[in-house]
Amino acid sequence: MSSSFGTNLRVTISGGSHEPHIGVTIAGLPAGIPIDLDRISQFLARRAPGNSIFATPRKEPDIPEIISGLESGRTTNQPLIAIIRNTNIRSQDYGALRDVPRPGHADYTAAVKYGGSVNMAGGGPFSARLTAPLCIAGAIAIQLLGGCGIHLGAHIYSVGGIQDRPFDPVRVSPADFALAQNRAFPVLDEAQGEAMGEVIRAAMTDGDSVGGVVECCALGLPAGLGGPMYDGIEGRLSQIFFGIPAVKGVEFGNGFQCAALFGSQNNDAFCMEGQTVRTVTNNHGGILGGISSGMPLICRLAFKPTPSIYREQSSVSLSRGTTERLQVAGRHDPCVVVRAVPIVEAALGIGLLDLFLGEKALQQNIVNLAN
Ligand SMILES: Cc1cc2nc3c(=O)[nH]c(=O)nc-3n(C[C@H](O)[C@H](O)[C@H](O)COP(=O)(O)O)c2cc1C
Ligand SMILES: C=C(O[C@@H]1CC(C(=O)O)=C[C@@H](OP(=O)(O)O)[C@H]1O)C(=O)O
Repeated sequence: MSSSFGTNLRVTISGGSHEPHIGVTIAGLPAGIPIDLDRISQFLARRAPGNSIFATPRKEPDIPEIISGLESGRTTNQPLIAIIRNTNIRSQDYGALRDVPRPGHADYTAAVKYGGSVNMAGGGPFSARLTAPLCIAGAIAIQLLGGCGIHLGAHIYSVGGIQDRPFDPVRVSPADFALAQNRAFPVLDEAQGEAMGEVIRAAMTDGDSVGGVVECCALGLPAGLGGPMYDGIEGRLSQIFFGIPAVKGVEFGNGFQCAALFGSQNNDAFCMEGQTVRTVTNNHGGILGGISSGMPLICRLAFKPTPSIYREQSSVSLSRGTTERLQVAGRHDPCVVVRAVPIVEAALGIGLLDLFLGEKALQQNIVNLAN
């Protein structure tokens, strides 16, 4: 089971939701870079469970402990290792699921692949709990990128078909990011957020869950990052995005909508803005041929409805080979996109820093942060 990704910045996630702790090892950070620990904690708080009626009631303080790779607030040459202790475990909720798997979760496929050799309580290594250490790495990556003039943000784009105001693909600004980041329900249009909240409430009342889409954006990327084929930004980022539990679709720019357009509608005309080449529209989402164009990078991630729902469902007993009725217990998010917004920002930040560190001409920008 591999839980490592990245080329120049190698990130490894460890632990499980019902084990003593979860953690992250980040290799490849240049030495001497100052890291703001308060900003890591603030970032983790945006993802933490148990903080709203729209979140799983499992309360966790999610305090990061950096145990290696940081001295006097600056990175060393060793990998940075951090852990978060799990303090609120209720494994009894999961006992019956070993034999009768939840539809939509990983219980069945994990049983086929690993038998009893993985602790699946709480979803084990498949749990969204492992996005907490991902957010530690993301918060660090976002700090480094910010020092190089690259800013990113995300918001809930839709829930159950109710849409937020999208980012303007040409004129999106860091102020839009701040707007969503400062709200407990991270949308740009509060009225649409209220309507989304009603949809989630209704699903909860029905013992159900609901899916949604998160939109994210990066600003300030220089043109020329990435490469063709397997070095392409879309592929590199998608690998990280699909590592987020419940992500079932990723689109860049106008995404699937481009398939309904003519070339004359879809092509983004080039123009000059002072000395800089830009495009008038941004259907390409800031990526052409896998390489950044210098326009805002825009992408959207579709999250399925939370698989653990409180309505009775049909399943099977893996030991008896019989059809069974299943009543899921435990503490679950009614709609995962509400907490997924910082997770998507983290994944985007790590992916972009990994790409950035691979460009010889740009590496020096990061190294300069040590001074
Ligand atoms: C922020 C977040 C919170 C989640 N919370 C839950 C949860 O409370 N209960 C649950 O069954 N699934 C939850 N999930 C989704 C499952 O972890 C995921 O569906 C499962 O691991 C199967 O993986 P897959 O959906 O990618 O196939 C959550 C996902 C995210 C991103
Ligand atoms: C704890 C978190 O979310 C968990 C994600 C999750 C899942 O199946 O993904 C299932 C639930 O786990 P438990 O039954 O242990 O409460 C959620 O609470 C977290 O994100 O930190």
